[in-house]
Amino acid sequence: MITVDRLTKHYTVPVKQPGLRGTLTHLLQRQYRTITAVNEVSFAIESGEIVGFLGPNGAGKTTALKMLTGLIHPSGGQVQVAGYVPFRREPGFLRTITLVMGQKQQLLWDLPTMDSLRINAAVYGLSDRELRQRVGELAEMLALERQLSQPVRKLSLGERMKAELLAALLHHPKVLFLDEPTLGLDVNAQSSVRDFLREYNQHFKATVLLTSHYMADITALCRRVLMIYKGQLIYDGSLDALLERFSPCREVTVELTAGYPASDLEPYGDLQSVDGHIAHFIVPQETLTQTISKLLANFEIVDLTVTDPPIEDVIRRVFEAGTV
Ligand SMILES: Nc1ncnc2c1ncn2[C@@H]1O[C@H](COP(=O)(O)OP(=O)(O)OP(=O)(O)O)[C@@H](O)[C@H]1O
Repeated sequence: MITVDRLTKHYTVPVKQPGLRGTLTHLLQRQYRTITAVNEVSFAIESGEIVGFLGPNGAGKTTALKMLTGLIHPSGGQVQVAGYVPFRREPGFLRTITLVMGQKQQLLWDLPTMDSLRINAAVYGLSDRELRQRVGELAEMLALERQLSQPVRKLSLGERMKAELLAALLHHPKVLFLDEPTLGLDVNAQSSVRDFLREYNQHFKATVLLTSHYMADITALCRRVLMIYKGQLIYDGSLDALLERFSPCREVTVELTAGYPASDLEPYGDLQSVDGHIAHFIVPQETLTQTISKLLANFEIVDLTVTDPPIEDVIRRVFEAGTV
């Protein structure tokens, strides 16, 4: 559904030295520098996949999404979406895709959502019957029926994002490009947007490329992730494999029947804390089974849990390394 081959985007930006002298020099003799925002990125996405697009701020995600949706022209490489070349912006292409940006809105602020939906229906040539049927279906999936007659400015942030999604999906696009669709939402609203996206993907067999700084969005929706760093694709594969590779340790928490001095527990792993009968260890993945067996053999244990380090920590570690 999406094929990207050595996609590249250079931006040329003027360089100006500070101060009056810099301004005068800049007026007389402009200097420019080139920023390579996306550098020879290649990947392919199958129909119906939901793929997470990860990268630190400024990595090139939005630039890549803009090229995939035809908003900007690539400086090099090829891109095809559903058989279309995006920058030609053909009507068939525009009917196939949608782009949702969490920080931008398309709904008209003072009008009821329903009025903006009527405008979108006219743009996409939907009949009244299609409009009613699609709005009914999507509003039910989003639990947004009551809010459609309210002016957009009166909606909560979560309701507004849902209304934005409804407007963006009214033409039943097959390919969704979502740039931070849960930005600024509270955890409940984030989770209902995620549930909706999952349902839409299953119901319409849609292909989704999603950027989000909230790892909960990525873990809930994406089995596969692309990771971009300084414009280059540094990972394309399963999220689980990435986490496995970058989280070689587990946190082990044991509840013992009695309190023990730290010196008795230290030989079993990197002892983080002892709080009454509860001890926390960090244990390397490769010695996990061995450590657990030894703890069970040498102590009377009420409870034992093994947890992964928080996913945000793992992803931060990958970004810091800049390579996978
Ligand atoms: N129109 C532009 N002109 C010049 N430079 C730009 C332009 N748009 C983006 N850039 C630069 O290109 C690089 C990539 O930016 P981009 O917005 O694609 O990153 P991003 O991964 O989406 O970041 P974020 O997570 O912060 O949204 C950055 O260095 C940015 O400053």
